[in-house]
Amino acid sequence: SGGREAMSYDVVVVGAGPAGLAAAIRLKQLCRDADTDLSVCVLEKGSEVGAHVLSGNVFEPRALDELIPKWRQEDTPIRVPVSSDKFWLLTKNKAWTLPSPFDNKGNYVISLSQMVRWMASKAEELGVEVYPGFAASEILYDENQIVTGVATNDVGIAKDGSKRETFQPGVELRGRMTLLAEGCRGSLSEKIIRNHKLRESGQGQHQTYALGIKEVWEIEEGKHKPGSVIHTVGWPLDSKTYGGSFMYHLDDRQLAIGLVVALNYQNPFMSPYDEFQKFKQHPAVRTILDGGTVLQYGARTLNEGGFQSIPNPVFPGGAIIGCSAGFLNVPKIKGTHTAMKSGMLAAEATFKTLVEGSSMELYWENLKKSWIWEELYRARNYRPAFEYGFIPGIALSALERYVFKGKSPFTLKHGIPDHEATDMASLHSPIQYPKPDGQISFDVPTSLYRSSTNHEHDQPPHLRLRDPTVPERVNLPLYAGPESHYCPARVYEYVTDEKGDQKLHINAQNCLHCKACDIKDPKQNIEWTVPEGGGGPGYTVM
Ligand SMILES: Cc1cc2nc3c(=O)[nH]c(=O)nc-3n(C[C@H](O)[C@H](O)[C@H](O)COP(=O)(O)OP(=O)(O)OC[C@H]3O[C@@H](n4cnc5c(N)ncnc54)[C@H](O)[C@@H]3O)c2cc1C
Ligand code: SF4
Repeated sequence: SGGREAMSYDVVVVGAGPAGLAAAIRLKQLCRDADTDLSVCVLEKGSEVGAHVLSGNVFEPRALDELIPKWRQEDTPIRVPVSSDKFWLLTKNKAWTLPSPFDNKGNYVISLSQMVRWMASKAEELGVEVYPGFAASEILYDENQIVTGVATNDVGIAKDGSKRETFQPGVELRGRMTLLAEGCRGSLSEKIIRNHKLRESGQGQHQTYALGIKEVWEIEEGKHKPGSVIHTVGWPLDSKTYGGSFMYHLDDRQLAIGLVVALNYQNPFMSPYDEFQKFKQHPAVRTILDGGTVLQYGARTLNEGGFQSIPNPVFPGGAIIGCSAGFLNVPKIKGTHTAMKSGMLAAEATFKTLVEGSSMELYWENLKKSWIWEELYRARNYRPAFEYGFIPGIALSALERYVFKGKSPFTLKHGIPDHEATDMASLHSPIQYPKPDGQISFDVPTSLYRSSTNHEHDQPPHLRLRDPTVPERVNLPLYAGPESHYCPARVYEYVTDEKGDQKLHINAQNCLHCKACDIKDPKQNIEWTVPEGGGGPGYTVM
């Protein structure tokens, strides 16, 4: 394979998120207990662990209690217990308090980006090799089509394909077992799911998604209430669009604020970024932010498919863990605890397979017996109920919660896949979003600066068009170029060329790795692939 250097491990983990790190830690614990050893490495495409991790985050410690029972006695970034839980229905100028459907007693407000850094240090203490700046771009197979690891792409290739001075060939990381922990819409995971037909052999339905846009603010002392949790629904989203906001108070006067918009929205003119800017101008929200400053900006997709969309997570040579498989609990808006637990279950099966000659089917079997399965089963009808609109959705989900308690005799199906849900532009009119005021709402360049996103400019494009004529032939004339509206980094821009024709220009170096384009493009014409390792956002408090 092109004279690439190869390194061999017992277990190769792709992605240093909560799933990948929990798996690595659990593996080393099992080795320690059995007085044996397995070599484990974790690859991370971010320049540092946590640099690409963006979440809410209200953390449910159930999985961590199982993984590191004494974590409360350590110095961890999990230090702000939830102190209050509010739920608002927003209309344009008012906030109506509703009973909170959440039960966050015993949970914590954290920065997940910081938590994974701590987890990585725990993993390293146990002997795990963690490699930030390594982006896995290729799956390695043996002659029997069994996965034998991954490879990183060559670094230092120019846009035109020639080698730059900085050229370095990719590296092969061979593993007796490969665990894919790439998070929501993993680029290698999606390939594996397709090639091995893992959706068909799992729960059967397609995955559905939402896009979360987030900022961390430093707000005025008097307005800051550590542990305070607020969720909102309603304005500014239209009643056909599923979504809502979150405001979580951390410590040090920090406030995590974000808007989550389901990607099966219909209006191609909709811009989740601008909806978020609008949301912050709501009188009830603005008063919290006034006088504060933004520390960081970012965006990331999350799964909403839940139980119906769980794929068979086992393939020959490895398994998929965390949000790459999709274990997020939608009514809780939490996927960290389930991502960790799935990593732990896969680690236990990996250990049994490599040391005792068992098989990875054990992971799939134990997953079905675990609390992840039970949680997601109970929650299964919540999100699809909103296919019938906001009010029926609220009614049905309340019925599920208070009457059936997850035991209803039916399982609702998801609607059409997100990319098919986009309407033709002719059915809608363009949306005029208010101009940012530079105090509460900001333009994209200002926000991008706060995401610290950066890519080597001279490299082959990591956003690939399967058919380069589709943007000008289909996306622009029929759908008003939705990628120029939904991308939270304005990577996609239609610009007029010398001939007066509108052409798609891709500013790939601004990409936030949110994966929305890979999901929402109407013709699924955009493929998100990993750029050179280390490129992308530089989150520290997300
Ligand atoms: C806006 C928002 C709010 C949320 N709020 C909450 C909440 O309040 N509570 C909660 O519990 N959950 C919440 N979640 C969900 C939670 O963030 C996820 O469930 C969780 O992060 C999933 O963990 P993971 O390890 O599977 O993936 P991730 O956390 O996404 O980590 C994946 C890692 O793999 C790396 N990676 C990906 N591909 C490659 C590759 N090919 N090569 C090398 N590295 C790679 C990524 O850079 C990343 O570091 C929220 C999510 C979002 C987007
Ligand atoms: S280019 Fe795609 S992955 Fe990158 S920020 Fe835009 S929508 Fe997200």
